[in-house]
Amino acid sequence: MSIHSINPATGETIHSFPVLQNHAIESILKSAATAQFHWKALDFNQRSAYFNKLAQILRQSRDKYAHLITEEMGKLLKEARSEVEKCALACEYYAEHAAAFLADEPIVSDAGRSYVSYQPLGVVFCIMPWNFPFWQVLRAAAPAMMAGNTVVLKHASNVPRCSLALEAIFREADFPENTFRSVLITSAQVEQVIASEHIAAVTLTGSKTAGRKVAAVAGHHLKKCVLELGGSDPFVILADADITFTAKQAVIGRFQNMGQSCIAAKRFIIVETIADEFISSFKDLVSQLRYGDPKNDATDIAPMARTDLRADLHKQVKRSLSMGAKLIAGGTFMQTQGAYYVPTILDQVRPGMPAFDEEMFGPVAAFVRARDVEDAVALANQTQFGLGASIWTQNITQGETAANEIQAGCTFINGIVKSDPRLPFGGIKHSGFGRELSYHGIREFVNVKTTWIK
Ligand SMILES: O=CCCCC(=O)O
Repeated sequence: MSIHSINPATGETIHSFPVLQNHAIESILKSAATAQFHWKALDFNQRSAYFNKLAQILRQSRDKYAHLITEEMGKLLKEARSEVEKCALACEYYAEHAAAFLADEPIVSDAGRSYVSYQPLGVVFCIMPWNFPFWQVLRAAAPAMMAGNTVVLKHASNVPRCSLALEAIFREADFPENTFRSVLITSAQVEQVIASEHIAAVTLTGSKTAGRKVAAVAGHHLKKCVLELGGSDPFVILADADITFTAKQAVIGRFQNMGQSCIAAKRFIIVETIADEFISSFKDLVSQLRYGDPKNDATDIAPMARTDLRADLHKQVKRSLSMGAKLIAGGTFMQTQGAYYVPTILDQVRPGMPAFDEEMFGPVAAFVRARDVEDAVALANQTQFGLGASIWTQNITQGETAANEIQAGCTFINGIVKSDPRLPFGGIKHSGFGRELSYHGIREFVNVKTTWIK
């Protein structure tokens, strides 16, 4: 069996890689476990030096990695460059703060002295998606490794070259051998890895379906897991929102990364009184987006990552239309080679339609009309997901009250939802559990250990 790297802008197969045999996987896991034994013995300063070097390499070779990302999953080169820079920032952030985040904490109890310390768990198995093929990996690996764990990566099958490049960057930064390993394996081989005695814990960013399977296997083997799954983030536009500013942000929130992000704005819930004016501004802005070669900095519309994903998205659009949604723009494949989809706007979307109930992982904006702020919040919460949400209003008090009512891992007021190494990231409901980033993220894969001394 092979894993293929296919350029979504052209359909060309760039490279094929053999899938690892089961015995080869086991030997890599064993090496990662042996490496962890030495890695955990280093102090924070030593581990920080490695991550600062990694950040330096990422910055120095930013364009090389950005090209690789664009060739393999199609995103705009300018977005790929920012992704690589953000990875460098996350590495530096944990290099600087890990020691403080994991310092021993004295606790007053009936002991003469008692305290909590944070010890690494072992090898963390990271199952990562293709949509931010560098960022997702490093935001999981940097905290886990700064805490003293080692990492084995199973990347998405459409980004094998990114996966191997990441392993090579760790080597180039002179990390001790086997502290970060990438395995080119199929989803069917994931169970074997989770079950291995060499794996201590699992972190997955992926679909709800993958989350269920991984959690079941991890649960069976009694291993800690963190799940960062899908989302159908509401972008709630209240009657007093600044229409010009908000419409621009809405276009970015929906179409960046070609809408292929768990935290992309997906359901635009808008108070009826301003809906027509807002949708018309939004449509104008969307009509100005130019499609083309993702490597060209003048391009706004890149291909989606795979043609099968585009076909799935199109089915969701067609089903929503057949249930009464109104097509304002798009709704078709682009008549060109590559996995391009015309930026699409749907109005009159309601609960019960795929565009409301399901995650729309692509360039489709679904407008949902609400009577007032209470109705808007109720609609925002009428979803299986709970990852992010944004609220747009000139009345911050009203915005904060609404934000408090929204069931999500984060709410942004007058800003699009984004991740930041300093802030915890993760969801509730079917968006998963556990947190990445910030000091919450680094404490996911540690043994919170109590010491009690008479
Ligand atoms: O699919 C999840 C995307 C997360 C993107 C980010 O962290 O900015």
